[in-house]
Amino acid sequence: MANFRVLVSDPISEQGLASLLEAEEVTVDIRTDLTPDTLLQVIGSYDALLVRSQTKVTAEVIQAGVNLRAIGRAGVGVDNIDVTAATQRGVIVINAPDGNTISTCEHTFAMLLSLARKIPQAHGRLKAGDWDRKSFVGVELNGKTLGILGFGRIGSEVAKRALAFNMRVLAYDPFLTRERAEKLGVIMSSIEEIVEGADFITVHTPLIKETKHLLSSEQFARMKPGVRVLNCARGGIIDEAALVEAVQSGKVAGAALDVFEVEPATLANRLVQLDEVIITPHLGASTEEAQINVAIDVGRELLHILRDQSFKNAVNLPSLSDEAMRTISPYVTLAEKAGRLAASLATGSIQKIEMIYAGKLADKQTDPLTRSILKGLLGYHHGEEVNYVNAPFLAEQHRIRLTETKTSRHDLYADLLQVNVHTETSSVTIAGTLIADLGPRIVQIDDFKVDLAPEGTLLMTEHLDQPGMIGKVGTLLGGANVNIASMQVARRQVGGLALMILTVDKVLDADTLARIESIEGIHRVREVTI
Ligand SMILES: NC(=O)c1ccc[n+]([C@@H]2O[C@H](COP(=O)([O-])OP(=O)(O)OC[C@H]3O[C@@H](n4cnc5c(N)ncnc54)[C@H](O)[C@@H]3O)[C@@H](O)[C@H]2O)c1
Ligand SMILES: O=C(O)[C@H](O)COP(=O)(O)O
Repeated sequence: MANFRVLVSDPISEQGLASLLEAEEVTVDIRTDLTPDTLLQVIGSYDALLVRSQTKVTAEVIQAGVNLRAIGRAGVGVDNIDVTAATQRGVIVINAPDGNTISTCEHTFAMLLSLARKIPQAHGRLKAGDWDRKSFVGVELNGKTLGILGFGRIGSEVAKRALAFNMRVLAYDPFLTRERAEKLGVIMSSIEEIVEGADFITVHTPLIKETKHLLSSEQFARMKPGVRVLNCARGGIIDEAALVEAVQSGKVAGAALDVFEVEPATLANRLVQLDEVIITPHLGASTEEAQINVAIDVGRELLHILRDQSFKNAVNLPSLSDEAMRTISPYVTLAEKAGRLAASLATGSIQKIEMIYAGKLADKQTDPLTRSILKGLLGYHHGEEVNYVNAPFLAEQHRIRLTETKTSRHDLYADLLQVNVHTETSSVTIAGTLIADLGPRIVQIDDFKVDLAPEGTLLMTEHLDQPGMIGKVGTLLGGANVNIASMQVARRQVGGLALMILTVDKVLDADTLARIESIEGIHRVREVTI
């Protein structure tokens, strides 16, 4: 049994990780004290790395992780992981997006109420022995407008609670539809409408290029005087320098922050020092429940990856519903084998790969099939280093042009997957389908119609369609003690070029291949194990 080594480098609930800790084939090392340098030194001996938001999984760490298959994030944000570097190396990145939604939403709501009623400030004053009832007059949430930027899992949960507090909720998210907004009782708005119309603004987007400094000086200038802002998502979505100015000028009456541009935040951050700003040290997901939930999710999915079972929540792979996964998975093997077969027949450097999905396949989510075709094709030349994660990246790196065409009808088959590979000197076509009870079948090689189970070692000859050819090859193989498991022959026209495909029980040595190639009338011999 394989022994996988998993490194846990941030505090993650051991109760939640139970399935991983108990798995016979997995050794888990929990080392939450690693410095960046020691992480670099040890990562090479691990198959997987599990982190929260502290560990910085840089390109250097990923490079040093020569055996890494997966990086798991026990939480949502993956901005501490260089996902591009992981993708290039073919390392799967997974997260646990659902487990801390409620905790973070509740934390945001706690911050909203605390901000409105100045609870942390009043608490601090009284703890210092000062019974001050004048300095902490707050505002009600009732009847106020809350603007939510980023209406995903957390944003929409915050909205539900705000509505229960009789707030008017404006929401902006590029993926929010009017129907969903209406169903949830929120007003679909633009960023401008929120900036100009809200009494409270809370951000719940990921930190990406488009959301960096989503709220900056320009937006603060257009806000209502006395607006209050919250960030329990990621430091950097609100421009901290601009927020300091807006608070100091009185434009912003207060801010609640759980996250910071530089963490850990220290007294050097001016926001930490401002009385109007209430702060927590990135505690959104810090509840017992959330920590168990995210650990269960990431532990289970990681185990699936290590066991080569299907898994969800990959950040650098397309996400498919269970239903979509079920319908597409029978074609995955066919796609990979078609790709491998095409690579074995193509000569010269590949310039372009056309992928055509016809019939029923045209309605399906075919991205996993495209990745499988590319894995088969590029893996034929580059071996194990190619996987579903990095195959499209490697194609791009080799400047191979990729096209995908879908056509809902096919004259012969209910569904057909076709790969056309163009090199600078030639083109190869492989097409295949799924046949009930038989499974994946290759039904076309170039313009030869065939019916081939894509498995085992295939010996393919292109030869003149003339008597004796099959016998000569058969005799030669017999002499080399190679058993033939199956055979088929296709031809374009009598006396023209014919294709013979033999499934043989062992890989041929170079000498036997050369002898077959030298048989008169044989134009080309190819052997491939698929
Ligand atoms: N403070 C914490 O401890 C804590 C805990 C959990 C999550 N988070 C952070 O909260 C954020 C949201 O988490 P989630 O689970 O709701 O994620 P989510 O993916 O469900 O929602 C994010 C939403 O932001 C939207 N979005 C993307 N770009 C946008 C843009 N330019 N303008 C407006 N909306 C945009 C997306 O369409 C999506 O609906 C993430 O950054 C996550 O890391 C923080
Ligand atoms: O993105 C997240 O899930 C949160 O920021 C939680 O981060 P944490 O796991 O470090 O608490």
